[in-house]
Amino acid sequence: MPARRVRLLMMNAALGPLDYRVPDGLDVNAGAVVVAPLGPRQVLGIVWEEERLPAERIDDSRLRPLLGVCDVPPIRAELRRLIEWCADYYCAPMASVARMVIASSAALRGAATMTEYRLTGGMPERMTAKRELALAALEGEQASLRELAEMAGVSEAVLRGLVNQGALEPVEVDCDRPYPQARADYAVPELSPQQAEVAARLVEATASGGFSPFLLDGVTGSGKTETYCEAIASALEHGQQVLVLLPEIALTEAFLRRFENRFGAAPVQWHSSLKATERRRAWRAIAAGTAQVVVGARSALFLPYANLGLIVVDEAHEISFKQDDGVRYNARDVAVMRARFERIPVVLASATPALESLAMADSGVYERLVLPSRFGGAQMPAIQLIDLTEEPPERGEWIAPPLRRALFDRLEKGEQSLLFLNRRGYAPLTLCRDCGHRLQCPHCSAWMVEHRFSARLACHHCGHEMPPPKACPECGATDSLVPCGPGVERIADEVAQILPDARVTVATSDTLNSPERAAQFVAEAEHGAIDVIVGTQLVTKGFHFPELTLVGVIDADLGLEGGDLRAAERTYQQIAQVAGRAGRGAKPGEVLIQTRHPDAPVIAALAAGDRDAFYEAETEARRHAHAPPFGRWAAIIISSEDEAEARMAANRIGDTRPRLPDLQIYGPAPAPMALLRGRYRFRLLVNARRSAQLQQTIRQWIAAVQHPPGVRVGIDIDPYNFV
Ligand SMILES: Nc1ncnc2c1ncn2[C@@H]1O[C@H](COP(=O)(O)OP(=O)(O)OP(=O)(O)O)[C@@H](O)[C@H]1O
Ligand SMILES: [Zn+2]
Repeated sequence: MPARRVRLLMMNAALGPLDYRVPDGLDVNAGAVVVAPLGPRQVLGIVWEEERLPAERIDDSRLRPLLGVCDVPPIRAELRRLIEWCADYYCAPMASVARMVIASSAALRGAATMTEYRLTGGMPERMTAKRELALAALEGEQASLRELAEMAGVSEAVLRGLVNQGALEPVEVDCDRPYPQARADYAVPELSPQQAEVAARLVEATASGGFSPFLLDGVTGSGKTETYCEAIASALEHGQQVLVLLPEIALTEAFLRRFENRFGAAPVQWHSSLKATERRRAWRAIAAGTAQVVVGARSALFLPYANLGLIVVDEAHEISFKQDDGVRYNARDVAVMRARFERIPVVLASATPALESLAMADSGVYERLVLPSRFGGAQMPAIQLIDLTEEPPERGEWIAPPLRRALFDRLEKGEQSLLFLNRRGYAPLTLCRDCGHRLQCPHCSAWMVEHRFSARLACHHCGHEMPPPKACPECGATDSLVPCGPGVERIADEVAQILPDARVTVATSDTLNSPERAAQFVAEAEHGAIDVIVGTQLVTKGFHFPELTLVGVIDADLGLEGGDLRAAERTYQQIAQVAGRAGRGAKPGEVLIQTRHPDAPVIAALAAGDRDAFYEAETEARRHAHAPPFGRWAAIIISSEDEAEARMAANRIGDTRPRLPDLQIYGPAPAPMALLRGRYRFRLLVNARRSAQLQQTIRQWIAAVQHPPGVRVGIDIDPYNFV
């Protein structure tokens, strides 16, 4: 009898598919996650359909037996097809995609318990300052000793002392304890007629199943969340799982609370700052089908849902759905593909949809659902431009007189303001007044950004940090280094000078760097404990602060500089979104936009509130340039720590470029970010007509060129980032 054999997709991108023998008594089917021997090591693989994963055939007699099957449900065929599609479309190894599916190695180890600790209420015999600190900090907490030590800011030894003294006690917890159940009918809102109509359509699609992509196109504050929650309720009633993708963790926090108010229990979270135990628990509940609703960042898209019934991508236009390293995928697009393989509805919700999404709606591929006005009679805010060439701020300041007056006025009325500048830190550049030297990152073609709160200079590209130098590193002059240009911290300083009594908060990824801090910020902003928020793009979307009535855009022209091919669209989206934070409650909102180019088409469209005009003009520009959605782009990025080696590799690729009528290839040229994390970079840009076999051509072309081991070649399909 021939041996029973299986083909595995190995979880290591360096390995091709491998065949193994299935030992007697072991039950394995396609999708099973298994452990296999490889030399002296044990490696993980997923059992795959042989015909879909070609490999050289090895004789039965040479097959090694599998070592075991992991105690998790098999990866379903729908997800296996998605893995194949992603690898093919994004020119990435299947293993790299599969690793995003098996995103918790702890989850594979089967059922388990762990020991956590909590306070007993008892006091230690001997009290020390550290012990006192721990007792105060750990009230109501339960976690591992390591986590508790971190929370309390003491060493684990201090806590072990407290265990010995009976003040802390161990508790055995089931690692897979179930999540609280959400209830579809917990607090059903009364929808407006327009919301009800849209909700009914989504509910119908969810209940009947089948692939149906929707573009939920609703103005800011129209209640898109409230509306798609009805479809979530329908999925819950049918015992199906739901995935809600959000672009930022900071938004997740606000969403969690809203969700809990609506459904009586928080959804399951998935994002990069989960602890390993939380990851494991979430992963297993998702695979078992007991996690009802999962809210997460883009990586939640690849998890092995047992019974997915609906996907929602909120703020679907956001570019943070695009991953720029590893597998360079766009979660918005993969979400649509996943819905297609799972045969379920997918909702892309946005007040400023991407041009690509609008085009899909216009051509009828996506069904468009429109919420044209704000909920509860709230009006869209009035938008006005401040022409900085006519009403400039004082020298060394950035807030022009009309915006100053508006800030004064709000503070007097006890209302909230938001100033938007998409630049973290205090100043983007530090310059020597004597010799003109600019402080630059040693590893990147980028300036060091001053962060005054933390008294550091930081590179925003590689994370390199240093204390601000006392003297110019070039000419040695002291007191000659001056900050140039503003970041949010500098704007916050200026506000503090104009309004010394105002409570000012800087909201960026530096200050809202954990779910806890984000939650605290949202609570303070919602309860009027902040007068002026100074923030980056992080606070432009999703938030609902009822007292916020003034939005000031410090520099509307900032995003238009540089050669980004989507600059106009992004500027439009960012400013329309931040404007959308104003006047969402009972009081009307006002938006003041500072610009030097009031006549630029984007700025004029924003001022006129004429979205259609902007999209039409932008669509024509894209058509002309064969840009998406009329043509496609791909970027090829070649890098090495050795500049000459990188240049040579780039030239070799350039020299062997395919010559095809429907493909234009530009470059190679040094990347705008010519040095990044110590690697020299060159780029090629491919512009393809829709008819071209883009991925296949690029794969064959790149695979045919050999390079020294220090060279890396990255392929970015549908790139968003052009640095
Ligand atoms: N039917 C409703 N009943 C009660 N409150 C509602 C209803 N619809 C919307 N709201 C409230 O109106 C506010 C705006 O709604 P929501 O945040 O869902 O809008 P949105 O369209 O998602 O906005 P944005 O695109 O700006 O994030 C929220 O506070 C929400 O709770
Ligand atoms: Zn750097």
